[in-house]
Amino acid sequence: MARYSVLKGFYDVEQTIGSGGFAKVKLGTHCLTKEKVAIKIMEKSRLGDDLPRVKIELEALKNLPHQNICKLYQVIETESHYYLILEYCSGGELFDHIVERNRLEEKQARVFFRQIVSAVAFLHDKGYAHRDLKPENVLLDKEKNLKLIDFGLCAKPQPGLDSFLYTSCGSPTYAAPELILGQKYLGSEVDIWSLGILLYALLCGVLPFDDENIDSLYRKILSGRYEESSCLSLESKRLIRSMLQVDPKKRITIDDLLSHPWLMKGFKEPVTKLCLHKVHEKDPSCLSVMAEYYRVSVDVMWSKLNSWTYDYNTATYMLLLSKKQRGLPIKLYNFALRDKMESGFN
Ligand SMILES: Cn1cc(Br)cc1C(=O)Nc1[nH]nc2c1CN(C(=O)N[C@H](CN1CCCC1)c1ccccc1)C21CC1
Repeated sequence: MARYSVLKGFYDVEQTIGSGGFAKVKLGTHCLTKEKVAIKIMEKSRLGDDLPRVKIELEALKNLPHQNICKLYQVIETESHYYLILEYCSGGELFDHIVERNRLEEKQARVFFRQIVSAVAFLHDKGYAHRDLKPENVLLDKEKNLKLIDFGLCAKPQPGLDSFLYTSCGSPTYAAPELILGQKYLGSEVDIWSLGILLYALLCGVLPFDDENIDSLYRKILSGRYEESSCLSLESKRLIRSMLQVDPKKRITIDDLLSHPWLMKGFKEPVTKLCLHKVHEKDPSCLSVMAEYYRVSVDVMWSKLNSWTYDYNTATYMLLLSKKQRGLPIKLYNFALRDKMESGFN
């Protein structure tokens, strides 16, 4: 079987842009719109008992449309692989962005931190916790907007966010004390700790708790003592301290963060936790371009799209919407595909 034959004709698969344990991410081009996408490929056999994590990530991404969360366009499942077609962020990892500059000025750090807080507040509002927040899981798009990725560890505990979780997960460097101690913990509180680590990394360019030796790393985290580097203003020190509280009950809440003075500095409005675009909106111009391409009526096209099955049509429509929002022409290429789709379309 040719490599990724299930994508043939729909996506051109290009270079690998990331490889993790059980998955790899390749750059791709959506044939009809010529838009760049990121294709996350997971081999089922190598997933083992991590298979449920894919389902968790899928459901989370479908339910969490937000301007600072990496968009899911399409899901393709074969008997051997999962293919997630995701938003391509051409600005790379926030981690590399910080390393390149050593550290960020407070003003720039605030712009980024507000976006991460917006995404996390939105997650928590929907009853999710990310549980693996770290600079490597925050990407930049072309316009330098931040996008949260890697929801494989996120939890949607029943019945709501206030029930306790137990599984210890994520990277120890960013892990909250209660997670390390294996105590029951609240996903929301663990995310706040990680946000503290993230803000410290943005402002100082280093991590507050770090050590090659895992035991001394744990001791440092459990002590809650870290170096308050000279580059931190008094307000920054206070804000970070309020997130890096060893006792989760003393930690600032995500809602308090939204309007915290440090986050408000230079801004009129608190951080929003809302999704700023209408989800699955009916856009007449994108709809008619697709209807015309497939030679069906707008109503038939909309009925096909409105079930939001994250198939190729969902991807085409969402990518057309994205082009429109960026002021690009909404047109479709590649008439060859029509016949292939037509046979399967009616
Ligand atoms: C690094 N980089 C540089 C440029 Br320029 C673009 C990128 C880039 O990765 N862009 C990008 N756009 N969209 C995505 C990516 C990467 N990416 C990812 O999902 N990347 C993650 C990165 N994780 C961070 C810690 C462990 C792995 C990943 C997960 C599993 C396997 C490989 C990679 C998505 C699909 C969501």
